[in-house]
Amino acid sequence: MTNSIEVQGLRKSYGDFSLRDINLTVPGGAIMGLIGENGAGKTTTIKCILNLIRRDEGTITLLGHDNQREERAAKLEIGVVLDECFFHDSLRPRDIDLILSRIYQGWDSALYQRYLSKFQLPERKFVKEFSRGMKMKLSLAAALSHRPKLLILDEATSGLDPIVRDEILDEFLGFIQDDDHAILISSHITSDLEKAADYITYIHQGQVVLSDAKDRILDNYGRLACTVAQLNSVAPDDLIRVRRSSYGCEGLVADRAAFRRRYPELLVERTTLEDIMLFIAKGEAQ
Ligand SMILES: Nc1ncnc2c1ncn2[C@@H]1O[C@H](COP(=O)(O)OP(=O)(O)OP(=O)(O)O)[C@@H](O)[C@H]1O
Repeated sequence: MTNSIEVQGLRKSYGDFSLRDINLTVPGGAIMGLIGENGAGKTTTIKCILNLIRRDEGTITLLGHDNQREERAAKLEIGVVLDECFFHDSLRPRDIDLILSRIYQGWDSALYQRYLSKFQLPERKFVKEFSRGMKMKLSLAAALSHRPKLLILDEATSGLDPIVRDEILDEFLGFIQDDDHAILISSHITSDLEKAADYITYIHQGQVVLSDAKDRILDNYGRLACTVAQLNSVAPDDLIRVRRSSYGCEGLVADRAAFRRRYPELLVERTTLEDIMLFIAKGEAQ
């Protein structure tokens, strides 16, 4: 089966910042979560994928279409939600229905109405009167109603309350039940991605530092909590990063089971995506 997104050797330079050798594959039926600190390059990657900015190097295929040469064909099958609402303040959900039905051949007005009522969005209220959560739900309703095969979302759930985020995550899980469908979503809310994503790609300072199945990451990585003396007894190659504080030391371990076999006296626990990010961004080599 064709992968939904294939990014190979992507490079983009902005003077003082460069995205280097980004490789990323999103298979059908999967959610890929893109994580990284502020300014790491997530939006730049997404903009290159959507061909909103010119890349310097690399190839990008969306649903089997080259994203530059076959941009129109690719975009007809993609729903996009960015962190800002795309619709003008003076529009109402019913106006958006009319406008988008003229743009998208596959626009499904009945499906759009179902999303409006599911998300409790008033049809006759103007976008300017919507809260942030309502705008996000409206963007998502519109993105889903032309029946795309691929959803690309950049920080689409930031600033939303946990109830709304949970509803939206449920919608995503429903969407990818079809093996032809896939989602790429960037988010700072790593706990949401721990719930919903199948794969995680972590971009740090313009480079991919980790890209794997979420379960493999969470099943294998571990956090060592120990004293300075215990830390000194561990071979440097067995810890990816360490953090030292007045309370003790911590280390990030890539293979928890192997580490436990090698150091049975040390305590290694499961870790979280947030912790892995903190170790990689703020930790140091042993
Ligand atoms: N148009 C531009 N011109 C110059 N530099 C830019 C431009 N757009 C982005 N950058 C730079 O590229 C880098 C990556 O920005 P990007 O928006 O991709 O990060 P991000 O990971 O999405 O961050 P955030 O989580 O804060 O949204 C930053 O250093 C930013 O200043």
